[in-house]
Amino acid sequence: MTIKAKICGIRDDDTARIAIDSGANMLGFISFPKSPRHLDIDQMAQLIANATTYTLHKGYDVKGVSVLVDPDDTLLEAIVTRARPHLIQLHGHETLERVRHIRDRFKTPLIKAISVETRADVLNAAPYESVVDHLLFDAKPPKDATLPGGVGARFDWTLMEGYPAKAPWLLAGGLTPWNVAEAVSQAKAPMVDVSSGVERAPGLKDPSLISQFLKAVKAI
Ligand SMILES: O=C(O)c1ccccc1NCC(=O)[C@H](O)[C@H](O)COP(=O)(O)O
Repeated sequence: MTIKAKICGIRDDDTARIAIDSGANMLGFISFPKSPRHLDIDQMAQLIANATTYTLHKGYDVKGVSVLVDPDDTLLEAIVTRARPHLIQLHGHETLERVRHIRDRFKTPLIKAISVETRADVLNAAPYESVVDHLLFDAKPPKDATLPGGVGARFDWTLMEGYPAKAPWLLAGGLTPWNVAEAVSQAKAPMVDVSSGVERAPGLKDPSLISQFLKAVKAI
């Protein structure tokens, strides 16, 4: 089984290259000022441009993803025109109507993050499948969390059992090099996403953990 992987919260070119060379399929770049992984638009644009050039040079197919939280149209316009991501990940409380508007106006493939605590959270995501390219099922963050993602929280992976997917989807939340095989096996996930599980401190990626994570994914 070939499982695809997204490494989220990339903040520098060296880390992007390590992820690309280790077999990542997507790289996530975050715009959310409260996050230790936050990038301004110029930083994000430069990182995505450099990663894209490197990817083409190496002959790989790796997508750059801008991760945004309840973005307004002004931010989206700036991201789409300046950072030029392959995909945009919506990681806030965007409604179905809002996601449809973003799809129609900005014409960039979308990933919608869904916060999961119960089976109902998983099933209620179905209407989004017709307006996005991927869903990303992530753990609902703890009540006192200051971030909507990237907090290392995991949910009960068996909640995904028998999920009747009509769109490609990613499993996220608390994944590590040591639990990703078990997570994929329980959730039957076709793609995985990780951030804090490949860091040595919040916002500080660990190259060795990135390659261990991607090795563990390849071995599934
Ligand atoms: O990672 C962040 O700082 C972040 C901030 C705001 C919105 C989303 C964010 N991360 C989104 C991701 O895709 C993470 O990879 C996902 O939540 C899993 O994180 P982790 O549990 O740390 O692996």
